[in-house]
Amino acid sequence: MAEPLLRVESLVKRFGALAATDSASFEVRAGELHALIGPNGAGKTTLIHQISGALRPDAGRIHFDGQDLTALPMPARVRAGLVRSYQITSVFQRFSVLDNLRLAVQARRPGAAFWRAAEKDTAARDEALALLERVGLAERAAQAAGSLAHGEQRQLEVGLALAARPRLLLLDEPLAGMGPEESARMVALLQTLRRETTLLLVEHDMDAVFRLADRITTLVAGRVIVSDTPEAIRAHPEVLRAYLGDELEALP
Ligand SMILES: Nc1ncnc2c1ncn2[C@@H]1O[C@H](COP(=O)(O)OP(=O)(O)OP(=O)(O)O)[C@@H](O)[C@H]1O
Repeated sequence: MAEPLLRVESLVKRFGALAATDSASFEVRAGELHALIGPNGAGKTTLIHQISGALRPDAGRIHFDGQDLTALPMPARVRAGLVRSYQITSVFQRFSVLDNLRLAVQARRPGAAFWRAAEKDTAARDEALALLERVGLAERAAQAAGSLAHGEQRQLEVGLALAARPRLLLLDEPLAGMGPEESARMVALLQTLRRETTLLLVEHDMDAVFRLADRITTLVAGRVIVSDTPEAIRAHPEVLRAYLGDELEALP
């Protein structure tokens, strides 16, 4: 089989006596939508932080596209194509939606355009307009980012991440706090994105996870129990016992 796009190998992260990541290993294949699930406190966010470069593991390795990224800082990982979509903090609230995206496009190519008046950077503007369309915010272009509804802010965050041209996009709970309509819009956006880029998703909404994911990795107490297809995960005795028993009963 081809080398996976991301290979996490025996990763360990301790907080005092707690092993938040306990020798975790899993792989994300190129082109798949891979979901990371597990109960509260299982270590999903800690694992995503180590993959994005926000946290340094105590042991283990992270390989991306055949390259060992374990010691590389976040900007170098972003340049390699490993990009995390951030929550609200990365959005400039007072800037328009279009300007947020244009700045993100310009930030991808430092030196090339920052010296130029932003209004004259038509290539960045055109790319930002295309991103607006992709994330479904074309009608919000001129609006201040801070005035967007919660779900639209999350769409904008995905747009900001896409500006970096990811080969693997990490999404931490993209559906968190959304109502049914906002959720449906984000799920539709993820369905579009999966055709263009590989996705690694942490998500508590099991209905969405089981509809979207090609493969699922289940984490319990920092340990990977299994990585497999949704069908196999549904039937896995240890996963059912540790986490999914009640959640899956409710699914269609
Ligand atoms: N900076 C930290 N210092 C100490 N303990 C931490 C730190 N970050 C996380 N933890 C602990 O590590 C464990 C894993 O936390 P983490 O947030 O990664 O879990 P999670 O699976 O993302 O949880 P949730 O689904 O609730 O978001 C938890 O017990 C948490 O309390």
